Amino acid sequence: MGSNTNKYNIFSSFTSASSWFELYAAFSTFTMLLKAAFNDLIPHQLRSFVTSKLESLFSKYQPNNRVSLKINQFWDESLRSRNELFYAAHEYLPTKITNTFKSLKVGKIEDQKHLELAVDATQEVLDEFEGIKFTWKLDDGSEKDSENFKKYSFELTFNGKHRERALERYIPHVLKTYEAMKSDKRILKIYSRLDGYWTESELSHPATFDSLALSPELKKDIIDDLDRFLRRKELYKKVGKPWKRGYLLYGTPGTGKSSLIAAIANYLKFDVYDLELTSVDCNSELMRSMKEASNRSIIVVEDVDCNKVVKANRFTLSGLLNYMDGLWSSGGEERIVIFTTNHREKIDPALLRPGRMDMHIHLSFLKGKAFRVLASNYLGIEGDHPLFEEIEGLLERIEVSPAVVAEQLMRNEDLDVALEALVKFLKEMDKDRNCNGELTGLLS
Ligand SMILES: Nc1ncnc2c1ncn2[C@@H]1O[C@H](COP(=O)(O)OP(=O)(O)OP(=O)(O)O)[C@@H](O)[C@H]1O
Repeated sequence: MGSNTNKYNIFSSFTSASSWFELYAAFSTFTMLLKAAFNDLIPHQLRSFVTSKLESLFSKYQPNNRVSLKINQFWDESLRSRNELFYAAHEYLPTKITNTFKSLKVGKIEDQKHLELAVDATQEVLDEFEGIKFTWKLDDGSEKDSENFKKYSFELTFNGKHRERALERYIPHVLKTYEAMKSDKRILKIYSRLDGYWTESELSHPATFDSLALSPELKKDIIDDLDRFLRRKELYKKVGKPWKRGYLLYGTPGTGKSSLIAAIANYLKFDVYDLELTSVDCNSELMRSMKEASNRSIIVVEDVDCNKVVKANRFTLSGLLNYMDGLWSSGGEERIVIFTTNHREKIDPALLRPGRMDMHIHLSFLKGKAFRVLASNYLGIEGDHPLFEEIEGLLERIEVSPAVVAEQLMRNEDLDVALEALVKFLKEMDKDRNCNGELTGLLS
């Protein structure tokens, strides 16, 4: 009976350690012979084909399948609504570049000081977060959209069992890092429209609040307003208002409207979208361009008094503001909208109604102590100068823009010569003003 049992149970035939070794030796000899035969008899191409088929067959039965997420550049291709996660990955992944990379995109963009490094489509980028491995791959346009533009996307793959952590922890981490990188980075972007799309270049305007010749009170009001705006995310959310602030800048040419916009961008570290209304053909294009603008940005619409352009294109600036409110009502994203005009009296009254633009900022002629900022910017004078009193007295009487005074100060490198020339120039203006005044008196 015992021999019968042994006959049908092969495992019980090898009960001793030496028997196990015999079996192992026989099995390894067999596999070595099989491998040699496989290598000798089957040609190379056929071998790789068989191997890849076997791999894909077994990968199907792996207990933890890989999951892949597709991150397109635009969430809705037809509207070209920007997918913030794509842009976040675009900035985030170069920080994961290591010296083991075999293929990278490298370049130097005009006007930028540093070299650009970017992920190449042939190179996978591995990132480890909370012990989970994530693999990124760029698809740089194998597909085209209906207008024949390349469709860019990233593919993010990871083990399926980490799906929840990928969505709830990792992706928010990428987005947060991107936001932090944007606020840390010195190089801000300015976007202008070209052929219906935003094109970016470096915002190299050096203006800061320190270099702006404005009355100290106005400067403080603007900075306080910006700080308050940034602090109030929760309040905006609570009252159901989009987290957006609108400023109307008005003043004659050369009083510093563009400089103030640059100073705000540099202060907040926000990119600027310069919306030239003449470059927008229709309402839908205007809406699309608003959707493409990123979070933490300033949308600038200059010369809003040029109403003929706006009317010809069948949209109103008031309508644009309403649309922005609708578009950004739920996003909780910070946006500043700035309208500028040289002629406040000519703009659509609907824009001046309370609640439309949050703050109206008048940029005036150069007055009072604001001149000292220009003297410091252009001549490096930090303290007092014997000619300052006379210059400030003249500035109180005449109307001259900071741009004109700045231009005068740049004419001489020697500061005494420059200031004397400025006194002379301002006195001429004062004389002209008196003559004009007398003439008007005689005529009336
Ligand atoms: N308030 C100011 N403080 C410092 N610099 C100024 C100021 N205003 C003008 N400037 C100087 O004059 C130049 C032109 O000013 P800016 O372009 O900011 O004026 P603007 O009001 O936007 O003019 P425009 O209406 O013609 O566009 C600037 O490059 C800057 O050097």
